[in-house]
Amino acid sequence: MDVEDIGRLLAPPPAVISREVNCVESRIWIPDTETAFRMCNVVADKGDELIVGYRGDQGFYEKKKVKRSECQLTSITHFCDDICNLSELNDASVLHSLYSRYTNGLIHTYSGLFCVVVNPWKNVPLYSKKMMQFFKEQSKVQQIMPPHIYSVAQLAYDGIMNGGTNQSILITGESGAGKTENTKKIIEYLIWSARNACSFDSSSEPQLHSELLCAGTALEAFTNARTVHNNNSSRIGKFIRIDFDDTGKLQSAQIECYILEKSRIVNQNEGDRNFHIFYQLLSTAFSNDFREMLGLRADPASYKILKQGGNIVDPNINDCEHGIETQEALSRLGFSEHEKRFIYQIVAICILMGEVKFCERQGLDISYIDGQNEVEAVCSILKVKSGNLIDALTQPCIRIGDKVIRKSQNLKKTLFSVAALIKVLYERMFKWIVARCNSAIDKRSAFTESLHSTYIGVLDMAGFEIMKTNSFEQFCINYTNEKLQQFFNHFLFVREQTEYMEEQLEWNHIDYDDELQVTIDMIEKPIGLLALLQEECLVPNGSEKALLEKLIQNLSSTYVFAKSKQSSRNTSVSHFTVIHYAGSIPYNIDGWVEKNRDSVDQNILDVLSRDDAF
Ligand SMILES: Nc1ncnc2c1ncn2[C@@H]1O[C@H](COP(=O)(O)OP(=O)(O)OP(=O)(O)O)[C@@H](O)[C@H]1O
Repeated sequence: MDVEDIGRLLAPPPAVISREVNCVESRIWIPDTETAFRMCNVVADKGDELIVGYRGDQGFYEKKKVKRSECQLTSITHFCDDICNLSELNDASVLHSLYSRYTNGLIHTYSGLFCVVVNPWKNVPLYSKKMMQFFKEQSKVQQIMPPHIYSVAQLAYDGIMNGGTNQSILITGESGAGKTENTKKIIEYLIWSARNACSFDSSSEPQLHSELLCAGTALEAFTNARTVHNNNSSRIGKFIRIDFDDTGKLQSAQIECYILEKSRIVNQNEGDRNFHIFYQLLSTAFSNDFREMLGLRADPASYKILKQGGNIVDPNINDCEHGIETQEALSRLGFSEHEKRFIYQIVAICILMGEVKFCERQGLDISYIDGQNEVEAVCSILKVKSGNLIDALTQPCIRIGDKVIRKSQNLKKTLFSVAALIKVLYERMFKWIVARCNSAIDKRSAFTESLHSTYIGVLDMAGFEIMKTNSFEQFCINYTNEKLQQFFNHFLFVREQTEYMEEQLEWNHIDYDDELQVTIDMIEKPIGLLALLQEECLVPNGSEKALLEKLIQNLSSTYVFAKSKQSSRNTSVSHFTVIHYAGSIPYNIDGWVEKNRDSVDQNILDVLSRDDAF
């Protein structure tokens, strides 16, 4: 493919534009249950109502009466590179423009300062070294490049090279929209640009390039999982910072992670899987001997914490191939064989701990362990005495006055302690892996003192989610996305509007900030959702029942919060509803207090920090 071919590939088809120009007077959009909007001709004007005509799905010409207020004007242009250039900026025209471009292979469209990318869900010939070269060349000759994720990356690169100021790229969208894929493409482009920037030979730099890509591959195994929306969903937020020197050469990188969805390790929704690493360990990427040494079988369907979602085998996920990639990536990042074994041991402990059976003595608040095999397997890896671990889980020590006594706890509390143990082990292992990855790619201390550097940061957050049952994790993700959307609105619309004012253009002022601020205020205000949750976590015997009452009492006056109405048709229980920018979400409050406390009994931590070395 040469530059001319690439130019043709990215160019909008002009013929359709002229057809639309001729029809604009008589054509309108009406709402449609199947396609969101349908284009029609106005046949008769009856004041508040219009008679419209269109060719129906069966090919017959049909007529219909519609409310004038529900109709939207069609735009003169449909294929513009920037949707801000549509002559009619309404929902239907924007959607139609994106759709028309998408069906012609153009998945990228500018929206003012932003670039909208429609997920193609297939390989498209838009990413290659030649395409990178094309955008690099275009950036030198054209002020506005064709919309593409490489343009966004190139602009950021130009920003550090020409202005010398740090740049950030914010990637936002609902789960499965393509954020992680686009993040990878941006990073690939930046690495490629940095490599092209060095006219002289540098021995350490290519190593940093590959280490950065390996860090992404390795972390994905521990943070990504199959969900009903996306078979490689990031259950974490990541800020990837890449430092460049004055010549545009890659100097260092760093990955910061936020809100790992720990609850997934012990509990998955219907249709979901646990994190990929669990299934990779049980795949043929590892030998049976290695698994046996860890006390594991090769069948994920036989393990409680791996089969809750009921969807263990996904034809689109190759656990074996990815398992090998994860191991290779860890090796290239400098993890020793001993360290890799340590990681898989922790993963095995999580699986085996989920298999330990606990029971309760009837009528008494006493729990006990049923069967020793799994717990012995766990303890032999942890190098702790099984009696100490069982005691910490079923009858932890408590202090009364100056005395320390053991107190039996009921089954519910014991199971909670088991889940907390699994989660804390996984989380600490994961934090250690991130720190080790960063120690491989973060070279700042080596050069910051002597050299001037600027960085490009890429933020890839878990996307907005509406599940069948929405819990605390969905709330945290949706709240974060609400804040990001607010930032987006402020940056795009408020800055644009300010520019119109400064240029004294005729413009009706719109308060964009207000739209989302009501929900954010409801969550953040002094007696808002987060403050009430925090308070409930601090009071002794705080409960979700009391929390729900407080939320309803304090927040029902705002239209963005409401107590849920439970219908008999709805199988999942919802307690309250929040109106977010992307939709109304019913939340289930069960477990919020414990999830927010995120506490681990000190007894368990004491056992884990001991090495009984038997
Ligand atoms: N540019 C692209 N080209 C081809 N396929 C794509 C592209 N972008 C996304 N996809 C497809 O969509 C899937 C979901 O994309 P991705 O994992 O990036 O979504 P996401 O927005 O990060 O979702 P989540 O918030 O759940 O992590 C990918 O696994 C891939 O199959």
